[in-house]
Amino acid sequence: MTHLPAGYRVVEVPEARQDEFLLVDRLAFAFDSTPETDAIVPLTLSWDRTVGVEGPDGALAAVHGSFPFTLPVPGTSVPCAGLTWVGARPDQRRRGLLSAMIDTHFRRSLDRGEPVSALFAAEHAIYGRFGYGSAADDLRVTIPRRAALRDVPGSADLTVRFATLDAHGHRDLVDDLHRAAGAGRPGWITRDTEVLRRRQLVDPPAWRDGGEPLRIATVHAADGTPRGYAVLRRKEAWTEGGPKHTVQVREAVALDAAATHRLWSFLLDLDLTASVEAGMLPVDHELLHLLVDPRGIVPKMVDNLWVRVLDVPTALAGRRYAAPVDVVLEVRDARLPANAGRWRLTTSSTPTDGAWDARVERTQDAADLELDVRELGAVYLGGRSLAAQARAGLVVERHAGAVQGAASAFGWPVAPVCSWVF
Ligand SMILES: CC(=O)SCCNC(=O)CCNC(=O)[C@H](O)C(C)(C)COP(=O)(O)OP(=O)(O)OC[C@H]1O[C@@H](n2cnc3c(N)ncnc32)[C@H](O)[C@@H]1OP(=O)(O)O
Repeated sequence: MTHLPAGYRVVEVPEARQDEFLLVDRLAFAFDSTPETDAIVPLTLSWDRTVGVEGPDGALAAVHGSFPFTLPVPGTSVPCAGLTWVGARPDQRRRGLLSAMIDTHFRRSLDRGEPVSALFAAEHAIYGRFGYGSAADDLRVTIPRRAALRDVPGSADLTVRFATLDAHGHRDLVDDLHRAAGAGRPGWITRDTEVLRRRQLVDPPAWRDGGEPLRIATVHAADGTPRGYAVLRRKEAWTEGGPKHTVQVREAVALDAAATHRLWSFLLDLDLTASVEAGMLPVDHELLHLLVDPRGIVPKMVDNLWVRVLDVPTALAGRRYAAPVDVVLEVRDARLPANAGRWRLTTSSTPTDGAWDARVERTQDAADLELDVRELGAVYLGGRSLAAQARAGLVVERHAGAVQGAASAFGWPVAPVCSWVF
Protein backbone atom coordinates (compact mmCIF):
# COMPACT_ATOMS: atom_id res chain seq x y z
CA MET A 1 0.00 0.00 0.00
CA THR A 2 1.38 3.38 -0.99
CA HIS A 3 1.57 6.22 1.50
CA LEU A 4 0.74 9.60 0.05
CA PRO A 5 2.69 12.69 1.13
CA ALA A 6 1.17 14.53 4.09
CA GLY A 7 -1.94 16.49 3.20
CA TYR A 8 -2.73 14.47 0.01
CA ARG A 9 -5.76 12.23 -0.28
CA VAL A 10 -7.49 10.03 -2.84
CA VAL A 11 -10.95 11.32 -3.80
CA GLU A 12 -13.73 10.42 -6.18
CA VAL A 13 -14.05 13.03 -8.92
CA PRO A 14 -17.63 13.98 -9.77
CA GLU A 15 -18.70 15.46 -13.09
CA ALA A 16 -18.88 18.88 -11.43
CA ARG A 17 -15.05 18.81 -11.38
CA GLN A 18 -14.75 17.92 -15.08
CA ASP A 19 -12.76 21.04 -16.03
CA GLU A 20 -10.28 20.42 -13.23
CA PHE A 21 -9.96 16.74 -14.20
CA LEU A 22 -9.32 17.64 -17.84
CA LEU A 23 -6.77 20.30 -16.91
CA VAL A 24 -4.67 17.73 -15.01
CA ASP A 25 -4.64 15.44 -18.03
CA ARG A 26 -3.89 18.27 -20.45
CA LEU A 27 -0.92 19.32 -18.33
CA ALA A 28 0.21 15.71 -17.97
CA PHE A 29 -0.12 14.72 -21.64
CA ALA A 30 0.94 18.10 -23.11
CA PHE A 31 -2.13 18.69 -25.23
CA ASP A 32 -4.78 21.33 -25.50
CA SER A 33 -8.14 21.61 -27.15
CA THR A 34 -10.45 24.28 -28.51
CA PRO A 35 -14.16 24.88 -27.93
CA GLU A 36 -14.71 23.85 -31.59
CA THR A 37 -13.01 20.47 -31.04
CA ASP A 38 -14.66 19.94 -27.65
CA ALA A 39 -18.04 20.50 -29.30
CA ILE A 40 -17.33 17.60 -31.69
CA VAL A 41 -15.48 15.11 -29.46
CA PRO A 42 -17.69 13.59 -26.74
CA LEU A 43 -16.19 12.84 -23.34
CA THR A 44 -16.26 9.10 -22.78
CA LEU A 45 -15.52 9.09 -19.05
CA SER A 46 -17.91 7.38 -16.65
CA TRP A 47 -18.11 9.78 -13.73
CA ASP A 48 -18.78 6.98 -11.25
CA ARG A 49 -15.34 5.59 -12.17
CA THR A 50 -13.18 8.74 -12.06
CA VAL A 51 -10.76 9.13 -9.18
CA GLY A 52 -8.05 11.66 -8.34
CA VAL A 53 -5.56 12.73 -5.72
CA GLU A 54 -6.11 16.09 -4.07
CA GLY A 55 -3.13 18.08 -2.83
CA PRO A 56 -3.02 20.01 0.45
CA ASP A 57 -4.59 23.00 -1.33
CA GLY A 58 -7.62 20.90 -2.31
CA ALA A 59 -6.76 21.01 -6.03
CA LEU A 60 -6.48 17.85 -8.11
CA ALA A 61 -2.86 16.78 -8.54
CA ALA A 62 -3.44 13.47 -10.37
CA VAL A 63 -6.41 11.68 -11.94
CA HIS A 64 -7.55 8.49 -13.66
CA GLY A 65 -10.73 6.84 -14.90
CA SER A 66 -11.79 3.40 -15.99
CA PHE A 67 -14.21 1.77 -18.41
CA PRO A 68 -16.46 -1.17 -17.55
CA PHE A 69 -15.37 -3.45 -20.38
CA THR A 70 -16.13 -7.02 -21.30
CA LEU A 71 -12.70 -8.35 -22.27
CA PRO A 72 -12.63 -11.19 -24.81
CA VAL A 73 -10.23 -13.84 -23.52
CA PRO A 74 -9.42 -17.26 -24.98
CA GLY A 75 -12.72 -18.99 -25.63
CA THR A 76 -14.94 -16.58 -23.67
CA SER A 77 -14.89 -13.14 -21.98
CA VAL A 78 -14.50 -11.62 -18.50
CA PRO A 79 -15.46 -8.32 -16.83
CA CYS A 80 -12.53 -5.93 -17.03
CA ALA A 81 -11.64 -2.47 -15.74
CA GLY A 82 -10.09 -0.56 -18.65
CA LEU A 83 -7.73 1.92 -16.99
CA THR A 84 -7.56 5.26 -18.81
CA TRP A 85 -6.84 9.00 -18.62
CA VAL A 86 -4.04 8.45 -16.07
CA GLY A 87 -2.10 11.63 -15.40
CA ALA A 88 -0.22 13.54 -12.71
CA ARG A 89 0.54 17.24 -13.01
CA PRO A 90 4.21 17.72 -14.04
CA ASP A 91 4.87 19.56 -10.76
CA GLN A 92 3.39 16.68 -8.74
CA ARG A 93 5.26 13.76 -10.32
CA ARG A 94 7.24 11.09 -8.45
CA ARG A 95 5.57 11.52 -5.09
CA GLY A 96 3.68 8.25 -5.26
CA LEU A 97 0.39 9.69 -6.57
CA LEU A 98 0.05 7.16 -9.39
CA SER A 99 0.99 4.35 -7.01
CA ALA A 100 -1.77 5.41 -4.61
CA MET A 101 -4.27 5.67 -7.47
CA ILE A 102 -3.33 2.19 -8.68
CA ASP A 103 -4.02 0.75 -5.21
CA THR A 104 -7.42 2.45 -5.28
CA HIS A 105 -8.11 1.30 -8.84
CA PHE A 106 -7.34 -2.32 -7.91
CA ARG A 107 -9.55 -2.20 -4.81
CA ARG A 108 -12.48 -0.58 -6.59
CA SER A 109 -12.20 -2.97 -9.56
CA LEU A 110 -12.21 -6.00 -7.27
CA ASP A 111 -15.17 -4.58 -5.34
CA ARG A 112 -17.04 -4.31 -8.65
CA GLY A 113 -16.28 -7.93 -9.50
CA GLU A 114 -13.71 -7.20 -12.23
CA PRO A 115 -11.00 -9.88 -11.98
CA VAL A 116 -8.69 -8.19 -14.52
CA SER A 117 -7.71 -4.71 -15.59
CA ALA A 118 -6.37 -3.74 -19.02
CA LEU A 119 -4.80 -0.62 -20.48
CA PHE A 120 -2.79 0.95 -23.27
CA ALA A 121 0.49 2.22 -21.82
CA ALA A 122 1.64 5.73 -22.76
CA GLU A 123 5.20 4.61 -21.97
CA HIS A 124 6.42 1.05 -21.72
CA ALA A 125 8.22 1.59 -18.41
CA ILE A 126 5.23 2.67 -16.31
CA TYR A 127 2.99 -0.31 -15.57
CA GLY A 128 5.08 -3.47 -15.15
CA ARG A 129 5.92 -2.48 -11.57
CA PHE A 130 2.21 -2.61 -10.77
CA GLY A 131 1.85 -6.16 -12.10
CA TYR A 132 0.51 -5.34 -15.57
CA GLY A 133 1.99 -7.58 -18.25
CA SER A 134 2.31 -6.65 -21.90
CA ALA A 135 -0.21 -9.15 -23.29
CA ALA A 136 -0.48 -8.32 -26.99
CA ASP A 137 1.29 -6.54 -29.82
CA ASP A 138 -0.20 -4.87 -32.83
CA LEU A 139 1.21 -4.72 -36.28
CA ARG A 140 1.87 -1.41 -38.02
CA VAL A 141 2.66 -1.58 -41.70
CA THR A 142 3.54 0.66 -44.62
CA ILE A 143 2.59 -1.09 -47.85
CA PRO A 144 3.60 0.19 -51.28
CA ARG A 145 0.80 0.96 -53.72
CA ARG A 146 -0.10 -1.91 -56.01
CA ALA A 147 1.41 -4.54 -53.71
CA ALA A 148 -0.01 -7.74 -55.15
CA LEU A 149 -2.24 -10.09 -53.18
CA ARG A 150 -2.75 -13.80 -53.73
CA ASP A 151 -6.14 -14.64 -55.21
CA VAL A 152 -9.10 -15.35 -52.95
CA PRO A 153 -12.20 -16.93 -54.51
CA GLY A 154 -15.23 -14.69 -54.33
CA SER A 155 -13.32 -11.42 -53.94
CA ALA A 156 -14.14 -10.29 -57.48
CA ASP A 157 -17.87 -10.73 -56.81
CA LEU A 158 -17.78 -8.07 -54.08
CA THR A 159 -18.10 -4.34 -54.68
CA VAL A 160 -16.62 -1.34 -52.87
CA ARG A 161 -18.35 1.93 -52.10
CA PHE A 162 -16.41 5.02 -51.07
CA ALA A 163 -17.89 7.92 -49.09
CA THR A 164 -17.13 10.63 -46.60
CA LEU A 165 -17.50 9.16 -43.14
CA ASP A 166 -20.81 10.13 -41.62
CA ALA A 167 -20.39 9.69 -37.87
CA HIS A 168 -24.11 9.20 -37.44
CA GLY A 169 -25.04 7.39 -40.64
CA HIS A 170 -22.17 4.85 -40.58
CA ARG A 171 -22.23 4.19 -36.83
CA ASP A 172 -24.31 1.01 -36.90
CA LEU A 173 -22.56 -0.45 -39.93
CA VAL A 174 -19.17 0.10 -38.30
CA ASP A 175 -20.27 -1.28 -34.95
CA ASP A 176 -21.96 -4.38 -36.39
CA LEU A 177 -19.00 -5.29 -38.59
CA HIS A 178 -16.42 -4.51 -35.91
CA ARG A 179 -18.19 -6.83 -33.48
CA ALA A 180 -18.67 -9.65 -35.97
CA ALA A 181 -15.20 -9.47 -37.50
CA GLY A 182 -13.49 -9.69 -34.09
CA ALA A 183 -15.63 -12.46 -32.63
CA GLY A 184 -13.37 -15.09 -31.09
CA ARG A 185 -10.30 -12.85 -30.98
CA PRO A 186 -8.92 -12.26 -27.46
CA GLY A 187 -8.49 -8.59 -26.62
CA TRP A 188 -11.03 -7.42 -29.23
CA ILE A 189 -12.89 -5.00 -26.96
CA THR A 190 -16.10 -3.74 -28.50
CA ARG A 191 -17.47 -0.24 -28.05
CA ASP A 192 -20.47 -1.07 -25.95
CA THR A 193 -21.84 2.37 -25.18
CA GLU A 194 -23.35 4.96 -27.42
CA VAL A 195 -20.68 7.50 -26.48
CA LEU A 196 -17.78 5.14 -27.26
CA ARG A 197 -19.31 4.33 -30.65
CA ARG A 198 -19.72 8.03 -31.37
CA ARG A 199 -16.23 8.93 -30.17
CA GLN A 200 -14.67 6.36 -32.50
CA LEU A 201 -15.94 8.16 -35.61
CA VAL A 202 -15.41 11.84 -34.78
CA ASP A 203 -13.17 13.83 -37.06
CA PRO A 204 -12.52 17.38 -35.83
CA PRO A 205 -10.54 19.46 -38.37
CA ALA A 206 -7.82 20.02 -35.74
CA TRP A 207 -6.97 16.31 -35.82
CA ARG A 208 -6.54 16.01 -39.59
CA ASP A 209 -2.92 17.16 -39.75
CA GLY A 210 -3.30 18.37 -43.33
CA GLY A 211 -5.19 15.28 -44.48
CA GLU A 212 -8.65 15.06 -45.98
CA PRO A 213 -11.75 14.45 -43.83
CA LEU A 214 -12.20 10.81 -42.82
CA ARG A 215 -13.59 8.62 -45.60
CA ILE A 216 -15.00 5.14 -45.44
CA ALA A 217 -14.59 2.31 -47.93
CA THR A 218 -17.23 -0.38 -47.50
CA VAL A 219 -17.27 -3.82 -49.11
CA HIS A 220 -20.62 -5.26 -50.17
CA ALA A 221 -21.95 -8.61 -51.30
CA ALA A 222 -24.00 -8.81 -54.49
CA ASP A 223 -27.21 -8.24 -52.48
CA GLY A 224 -25.71 -5.10 -50.92
CA THR A 225 -24.95 -6.60 -47.50
CA PRO A 226 -21.87 -4.95 -45.97
CA ARG A 227 -18.93 -7.35 -45.47
CA GLY A 228 -16.14 -5.02 -44.33
CA TYR A 229 -14.97 -1.43 -44.03
CA ALA A 230 -11.92 0.76 -43.74
CA VAL A 231 -12.00 4.19 -42.12
CA LEU A 232 -9.19 6.21 -43.68
CA ARG A 233 -7.87 9.54 -44.79
CA ARG A 234 -5.50 10.38 -47.58
CA LYS A 235 -2.77 12.94 -47.21
CA GLU A 236 -1.60 14.84 -50.23
CA ALA A 237 2.07 14.93 -51.22
CA TRP A 238 2.89 16.50 -54.57
CA THR A 239 6.56 15.92 -55.35
CA GLU A 240 8.75 16.60 -58.37
CA GLY A 241 8.44 12.90 -59.07
CA GLY A 242 4.65 13.18 -59.12
CA PRO A 243 1.91 12.60 -56.56
CA LYS A 244 2.91 10.44 -53.60
CA HIS A 245 -0.12 10.68 -51.33
CA THR A 246 -0.41 8.33 -48.38
CA VAL A 247 -3.50 6.41 -47.33
CA GLN A 248 -3.77 6.39 -43.55
CA VAL A 249 -6.06 3.60 -42.40
CA ARG A 250 -7.58 4.19 -38.98
CA GLU A 251 -9.47 0.90 -38.71
CA ALA A 252 -10.10 -1.87 -41.24
CA VAL A 253 -12.10 -5.02 -40.63
CA ALA A 254 -13.70 -7.64 -42.84
CA LEU A 255 -15.88 -10.65 -42.20
CA ASP A 256 -14.05 -13.21 -44.31
CA ALA A 257 -11.11 -13.77 -46.62
CA ALA A 258 -12.91 -12.60 -49.76
CA ALA A 259 -13.95 -9.32 -48.12
CA THR A 260 -10.45 -8.82 -46.73
CA HIS A 261 -8.99 -9.32 -50.20
CA ARG A 262 -11.46 -6.95 -51.83
CA LEU A 263 -10.99 -4.25 -49.18
CA TRP A 264 -7.20 -4.28 -49.27
CA SER A 265 -7.08 -4.54 -53.06
CA PHE A 266 -9.06 -1.30 -53.11
CA LEU A 267 -6.92 0.44 -50.47
CA LEU A 268 -3.75 -0.59 -52.26
CA ASP A 269 -4.68 0.96 -55.56
CA LEU A 270 -6.09 4.40 -54.89
CA ASP A 271 -5.06 6.91 -57.53
CA LEU A 272 -2.32 9.46 -56.69
CA THR A 273 -1.18 7.45 -53.67
CA ALA A 274 2.22 5.85 -53.12
CA SER A 275 1.64 3.85 -49.95
CA VAL A 276 -0.86 2.66 -47.37
CA GLU A 277 -0.15 3.05 -43.66
CA ALA A 278 -2.13 0.90 -41.26
CA GLY A 279 -1.83 0.08 -37.58
CA MET A 280 -3.61 -1.71 -34.75
CA LEU A 281 -3.69 -4.89 -36.83
CA PRO A 282 -3.38 -8.27 -35.15
CA VAL A 283 0.05 -9.83 -35.63
CA ASP A 284 -1.58 -12.77 -37.44
CA HIS A 285 -3.49 -10.52 -39.86
CA GLU A 286 -4.57 -12.14 -43.12
CA LEU A 287 -2.60 -9.57 -45.12
CA LEU A 288 0.66 -11.19 -44.05
CA HIS A 289 -0.52 -14.35 -45.77
CA LEU A 290 -2.10 -12.73 -48.80
CA LEU A 291 0.75 -10.42 -49.83
CA VAL A 292 2.76 -11.91 -52.67
CA ASP A 293 5.84 -10.11 -51.34
CA PRO A 294 5.51 -9.56 -47.58
CA ARG A 295 9.13 -8.33 -47.46
CA GLY A 296 7.99 -5.07 -49.02
CA ILE A 297 5.71 -3.94 -46.21
CA VAL A 298 8.06 -2.42 -43.55
CA PRO A 299 6.33 -4.03 -40.55
CA LYS A 300 6.67 -2.80 -36.98
CA MET A 301 5.29 -4.34 -33.81
CA VAL A 302 4.15 -2.17 -30.91
CA ASP A 303 2.79 -3.23 -27.52
CA ASN A 304 -1.00 -3.21 -27.56
CA LEU A 305 -3.03 -4.28 -24.49
CA TRP A 306 -1.47 -4.68 -21.04
CA VAL A 307 -3.32 -6.95 -18.62
CA ARG A 308 -3.30 -7.03 -14.82
CA VAL A 309 -4.68 -10.16 -13.18
CA LEU A 310 -6.40 -8.82 -10.05
CA ASP A 311 -8.05 -12.01 -8.84
CA VAL A 312 -5.94 -15.04 -9.80
CA PRO A 313 -8.43 -17.89 -9.31
CA THR A 314 -11.37 -16.04 -10.89
CA ALA A 315 -9.34 -14.76 -13.81
CA LEU A 316 -7.64 -18.09 -14.58
CA ALA A 317 -10.90 -20.04 -14.29
CA GLY A 318 -12.55 -17.30 -16.38
CA ARG A 319 -10.67 -18.12 -19.59
CA ARG A 320 -10.39 -21.36 -21.56
CA TYR A 321 -7.31 -23.39 -22.50
CA ALA A 322 -5.99 -24.75 -25.79
CA ALA A 323 -4.75 -28.04 -24.31
CA PRO A 324 -5.38 -30.10 -21.16
CA VAL A 325 -3.09 -29.28 -18.24
CA ASP A 326 -2.65 -29.93 -14.54
CA VAL A 327 -0.12 -27.48 -13.14
CA VAL A 328 0.75 -25.80 -9.84
CA LEU A 329 1.65 -22.14 -10.27
CA GLU A 330 3.48 -20.29 -7.52
CA VAL A 331 2.53 -16.67 -8.01
CA ARG A 332 4.32 -13.63 -6.58
CA ASP A 333 2.17 -10.51 -6.17
CA ALA A 334 3.68 -7.78 -4.01
CA ARG A 335 0.72 -5.45 -4.50
CA LEU A 336 -2.21 -7.83 -4.04
CA PRO A 337 -1.03 -10.43 -1.50
CA ALA A 338 -4.30 -12.41 -1.78
CA ASN A 339 -3.00 -13.63 -5.14
CA ALA A 340 0.36 -14.79 -3.82
CA GLY A 341 1.08 -18.45 -3.21
CA ARG A 342 0.42 -21.74 -4.96
CA TRP A 343 -2.57 -22.37 -7.22
CA ARG A 344 -3.44 -25.66 -8.92
CA LEU A 345 -4.98 -25.18 -12.36
CA THR A 346 -6.67 -28.33 -13.65
CA THR A 347 -8.53 -28.47 -16.93
CA SER A 348 -11.70 -30.46 -17.56
CA SER A 349 -11.31 -34.04 -18.80
CA THR A 350 -12.88 -33.35 -22.19
CA PRO A 351 -12.86 -30.28 -24.42
CA THR A 352 -15.93 -28.36 -25.51
CA ASP A 353 -15.71 -26.65 -28.91
CA GLY A 354 -12.02 -27.55 -29.03
CA ALA A 355 -11.01 -25.88 -25.74
CA TRP A 356 -10.79 -26.88 -22.08
CA ASP A 357 -12.37 -25.20 -19.05
CA ALA A 358 -10.34 -25.03 -15.85
CA ARG A 359 -10.74 -25.26 -12.09
CA VAL A 360 -8.31 -23.19 -10.00
CA GLU A 361 -7.74 -23.90 -6.29
CA ARG A 362 -5.25 -23.07 -3.60
CA THR A 363 -2.86 -25.91 -2.90
CA GLN A 364 -0.03 -26.87 -0.60
CA ASP A 365 1.49 -29.07 -3.33
CA ALA A 366 4.93 -28.28 -4.66
CA ALA A 367 5.10 -25.70 -7.45
CA ASP A 368 5.64 -26.72 -11.07
CA LEU A 369 6.20 -23.14 -12.22
CA GLU A 370 7.10 -19.94 -10.36
CA LEU A 371 6.24 -16.58 -11.83
CA ASP A 372 5.25 -13.02 -11.02
CA VAL A 373 1.66 -11.89 -11.57
CA ARG A 374 3.06 -9.64 -14.33
CA GLU A 375 3.98 -12.70 -16.40
CA LEU A 376 0.55 -14.20 -15.72
CA GLY A 377 -1.02 -11.04 -17.15
CA ALA A 378 1.26 -11.25 -20.19
CA VAL A 379 0.14 -14.80 -21.08
CA TYR A 380 -3.50 -14.29 -20.09
CA LEU A 381 -4.78 -13.51 -23.60
CA GLY A 382 -2.88 -16.40 -25.17
CA GLY A 383 -0.56 -14.20 -27.23
CA ARG A 384 2.70 -14.67 -25.32
CA SER A 385 4.46 -17.92 -24.61
CA LEU A 386 5.24 -19.18 -21.13
CA ALA A 387 8.12 -21.08 -22.77
CA ALA A 388 9.60 -17.83 -24.09
CA GLN A 389 9.21 -16.23 -20.66
CA ALA A 390 10.98 -19.22 -19.12
CA ARG A 391 13.85 -18.84 -21.60
CA ALA A 392 14.06 -15.18 -20.56
CA GLY A 393 14.34 -16.24 -16.91
CA LEU A 394 10.95 -14.74 -15.99
CA VAL A 395 9.27 -18.09 -15.33
CA VAL A 396 11.09 -20.73 -13.31
CA GLU A 397 10.39 -24.39 -14.04
CA ARG A 398 10.42 -26.52 -10.86
CA HIS A 399 9.20 -29.69 -12.50
CA ALA A 400 10.64 -30.91 -15.80
CA GLY A 401 8.17 -30.62 -18.67
CA ALA A 402 5.88 -28.19 -16.84
CA VAL A 403 6.74 -25.28 -19.11
CA GLN A 404 5.97 -27.23 -22.28
CA GLY A 405 2.59 -28.40 -20.99
CA ALA A 406 1.50 -25.08 -19.53
CA ALA A 407 2.71 -23.09 -22.55
CA SER A 408 0.58 -25.25 -24.87
CA ALA A 409 -2.48 -24.81 -22.64
CA PHE A 410 -2.11 -21.04 -22.15
CA GLY A 411 -1.48 -20.39 -25.86
CA TRP A 412 -4.30 -19.67 -28.31
CA PRO A 413 -4.59 -20.02 -32.08
CA VAL A 414 -5.89 -16.47 -32.64
CA ALA A 415 -3.54 -13.58 -31.74
CA PRO A 416 -4.91 -11.03 -29.28
CA VAL A 417 -5.35 -7.40 -30.21
CA CYS A 418 -7.57 -4.41 -29.46
CA SER A 419 -8.23 -2.37 -32.61
CA TRP A 420 -8.69 1.02 -30.91
CA VAL A 421 -6.98 2.92 -28.11
CA PHE A 422 -9.02 3.74 -25.02
C1 LIG B 1 -3.46 3.92 -19.00
C2 LIG B 1 -3.01 5.33 -19.26
O1 LIG B 1 -3.74 6.25 -19.13
S1 LIG B 1 -1.37 5.54 -19.73
C3 LIG B 1 -1.04 7.26 -19.47
C4 LIG B 1 -0.03 7.54 -18.40
N1 LIG B 1 0.12 8.98 -18.30
C5 LIG B 1 1.16 9.66 -18.87
O2 LIG B 1 2.07 9.08 -19.45
C6 LIG B 1 1.10 11.18 -18.76
C7 LIG B 1 2.45 11.77 -18.32
N2 LIG B 1 2.96 11.16 -17.08
C8 LIG B 1 2.34 11.31 -15.88
O3 LIG B 1 1.28 11.90 -15.77
C9 LIG B 1 3.00 10.69 -14.66
O4 LIG B 1 4.39 10.72 -14.82
C10 LIG B 1 2.57 9.23 -14.39
C11 LIG B 1 1.05 9.20 -14.20
C12 LIG B 1 2.93 8.31 -15.55
C13 LIG B 1 3.29 8.73 -13.14
O5 LIG B 1 2.77 9.41 -12.02
P1 LIG B 1 3.64 9.60 -10.68
O6 LIG B 1 2.69 10.10 -9.65
O7 LIG B 1 4.84 10.37 -10.99
O8 LIG B 1 4.05 8.10 -10.36
P2 LIG B 1 4.62 7.57 -8.96
O9 LIG B 1 5.29 8.70 -8.23
O10 LIG B 1 3.55 6.84 -8.23
O11 LIG B 1 5.72 6.56 -9.48
C14 LIG B 1 5.79 5.21 -9.08
C15 LIG B 1 7.03 4.60 -9.67
O12 LIG B 1 6.89 4.54 -11.11
C16 LIG B 1 8.01 5.20 -11.70
N3 LIG B 1 7.48 5.88 -12.90
C17 LIG B 1 6.38 6.65 -12.96
N4 LIG B 1 6.22 7.11 -14.21
C18 LIG B 1 7.21 6.60 -14.94
C19 LIG B 1 7.58 6.73 -16.31
N5 LIG B 1 6.84 7.48 -17.17
N6 LIG B 1 8.68 6.07 -16.74
C20 LIG B 1 9.41 5.33 -15.87
N7 LIG B 1 9.11 5.18 -14.55
C21 LIG B 1 8.02 5.80 -14.10
C22 LIG B 1 8.49 6.16 -10.66
O13 LIG B 1 9.85 6.52 -10.88
C23 LIG B 1 8.31 5.39 -9.39
O14 LIG B 1 9.38 4.46 -9.28
P3 LIG B 1 9.91 3.95 -7.84
O15 LIG B 1 8.74 3.24 -7.21
O16 LIG B 1 11.03 3.05 -8.19
O17 LIG B 1 10.28 5.18 -7.11
